Amino acid sequence: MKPSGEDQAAPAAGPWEECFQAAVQLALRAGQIIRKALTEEKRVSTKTSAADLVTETDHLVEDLIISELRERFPSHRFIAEEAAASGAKCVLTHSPTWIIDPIDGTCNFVHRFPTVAVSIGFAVRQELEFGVIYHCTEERLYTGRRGRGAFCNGQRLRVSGETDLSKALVLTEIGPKRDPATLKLFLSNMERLLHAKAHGVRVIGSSTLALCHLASGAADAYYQFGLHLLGSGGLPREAGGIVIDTSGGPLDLMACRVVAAGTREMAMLIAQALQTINYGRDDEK
Ligand SMILES: O=P([O-])([O-])O[C@@H]1[C@H](O)[C@H](O)[C@@H](O)[C@H](O)[C@H]1O
Ligand SMILES: [Mg+2]
Ligand SMILES: [Mg+2]
Repeated sequence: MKPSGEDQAAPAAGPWEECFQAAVQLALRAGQIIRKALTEEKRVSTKTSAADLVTETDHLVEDLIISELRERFPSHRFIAEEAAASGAKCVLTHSPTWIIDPIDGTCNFVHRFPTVAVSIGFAVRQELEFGVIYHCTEERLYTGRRGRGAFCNGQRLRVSGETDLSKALVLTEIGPKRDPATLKLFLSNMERLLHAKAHGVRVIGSSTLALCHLASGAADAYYQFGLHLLGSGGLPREAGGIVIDTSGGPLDLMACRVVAAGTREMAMLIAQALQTINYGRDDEK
């Protein structure tokens, strides 16, 4: 089924309906641009490490999304990945705030590996109100709205009910840091889960799409240190799951770390197994 705004199972319009519809239309437009650019030559630059990449398409898509949204919603605030990388402050206030990752999976995009997404999140009073994620190559539109469920191309999503780590498929992402101490901790975290007999630990190259797979029940848990702008973080919760901080406490959108799972038991087992990798906070950079 082709995605469109109309495909979403339509709950009664809420206060942020216009914003949600704008996000859907922009994610679809951005997705078309990214899909076309995927197979073309790219100008690639690095950011915080040799593996932290950005292309002209990241900038183009981010500028498009922000300029359109700013015109329609002039009083809203914006936190966007490439603006932040260029020094813009990431401050999440109580005001309506758009959280934009123009291409999540830029490294995949550079290599033409077709796991790339646009992520547009919207927070009010520091709570995620909705997330709109578009898997650009598979043309899957994922949406999660606070209290109204999560959907993929109009089909309701449900997380897995697994509570046993020895039966779990776990997703993680490497994060941008590649110094020896960080890599050692990353690998040792993975090793701990494998020693606990998890069925598998997968790295797909897009934190946003990892959250979508989790929300779909295609994986039982996801964790990561070093991710920014968790605009899609509400999706697993809307699919019946749980999203927490790696300490086991409540999710902190600016803390650059997360554990998400279909069940609280699974999330706590993962959180307890992990050693912290320190990436600082997005709002302190
Ligand atoms: O840079 P980007 O492609 O938007 O996002 C990155 C991807 O989600 C990657 O999988 C994850 O390991 C990094 O932590 C993210 O920064
Ligand atoms: Mg990105
Ligand atoms: Mg990203």
